[in-house]
Amino acid sequence: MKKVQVVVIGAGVVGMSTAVCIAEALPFCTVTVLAEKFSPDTTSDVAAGILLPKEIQGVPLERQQRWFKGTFDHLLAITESPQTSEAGVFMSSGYQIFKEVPSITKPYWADIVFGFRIMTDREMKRFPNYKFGQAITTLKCESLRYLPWLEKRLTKAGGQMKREKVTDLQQLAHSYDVIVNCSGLGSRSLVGDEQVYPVRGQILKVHAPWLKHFIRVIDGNAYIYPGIDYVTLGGTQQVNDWRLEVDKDDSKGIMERCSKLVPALRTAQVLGEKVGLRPGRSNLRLGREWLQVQERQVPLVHNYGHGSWGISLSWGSALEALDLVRRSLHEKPPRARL
Ligand SMILES: Cc1cc2nc3c(=O)[nH]c(=O)nc-3n(C[C@H](O)[C@H](O)[C@H](O)COP(=O)(O)OP(=O)(O)OC[C@H]3O[C@@H](n4cnc5c(N)ncnc54)[C@H](O)[C@@H]3O)c2cc1C
Ligand SMILES: O=C([O-])CC(=O)C(=O)O
Repeated sequence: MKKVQVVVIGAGVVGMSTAVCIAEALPFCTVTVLAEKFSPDTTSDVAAGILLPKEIQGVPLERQQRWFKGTFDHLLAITESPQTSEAGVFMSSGYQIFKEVPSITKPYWADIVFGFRIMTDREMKRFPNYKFGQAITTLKCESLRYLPWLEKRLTKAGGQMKREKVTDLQQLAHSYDVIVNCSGLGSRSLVGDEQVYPVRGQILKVHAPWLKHFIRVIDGNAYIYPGIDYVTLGGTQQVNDWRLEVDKDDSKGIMERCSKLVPALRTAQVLGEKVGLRPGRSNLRLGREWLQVQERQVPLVHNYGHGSWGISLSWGSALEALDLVRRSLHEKPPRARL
């Protein structure tokens, strides 16, 4: 029997997760990933990879919880397998601290991560400039390992990858039965979505193997995330800034802010500086439309605009995209129903 041809555009964490979900769940499909850039050159490769999202306005909390829990459970299972080191996924504990007490002191994911609690007064004494804090054990997923691991998993499930910049979806629809758009910031030009904008983020990678706990300052543009090979210090959130070059003043500012939290970082060796453009959008786009291609209507599933939370929501949003693909194969397109 002829296989259903599915194309996924994008090889960041969202595209690769979506491709693997489809290839593994729907063996009667052949999945092809088309992308201009693959790991280690995507935005996802720059991410610290902590699972600690903020609430997205305008999206029901149950839906966000599903995305986060889907991702958390999938990655947690990896930490319990021998693959954990190769996949770059591990548990990570630390603090999230606030200058002012937030209006919501228990985030929507509090019961999904492990050991969520409000920090004690004694713990807060370590951070005299902050009024409130949360202690959390969550997961960290390092794309520089995780993406190549997903690529292998996709190949094992019969999928394939090709380097190609897509400019014309109509053209693509001649060769594929289903199109899945996971092109992140690229959706601005690919599907003309002007709601997508870059949020530039710069980080430093430093050698500080003695550091084991993360610290994230809410609304202070500072975070310290210990990882497998280095500690990530961040960050910046520069809206509508397309510069991919490292900005030395940004690096200085990051080091300044992080070493106020952990003074010993001041002498840590800097191993690298990286910049990524987050796919900003007021809420992420996860839905389906039908593309009219001559006499045919081809399902076009969108999964992009994850902003600062692409790793945190990757697998859960991929599962919802899979569901849309599956349903598209059974449902008749709207015009055909007439
Ligand atoms: C400094 C920094 C730190 C971050 N830290 C975290 C964190 O700790 N936790 C977290 O959850 N998130 C974090 N993020 C956010 C996270 O990186 C993004 O949300 C995530 O990478 C988005 O993934 P994506 O797959 O949608 O996009 P990308 O990784 O940008 O991938 C997009 C893909 O689409 C391809 N593409 C685009 N247009 C086309 C086209 N026309 N044709 C073919 N291919 C195309 C690209 O080549 C690429 O393969 C961070 C981001 C930054 C910048
Ligand atoms: O905010 C954080 O802790 C890390 C992150 O997601 C980002 O920089 O986008």
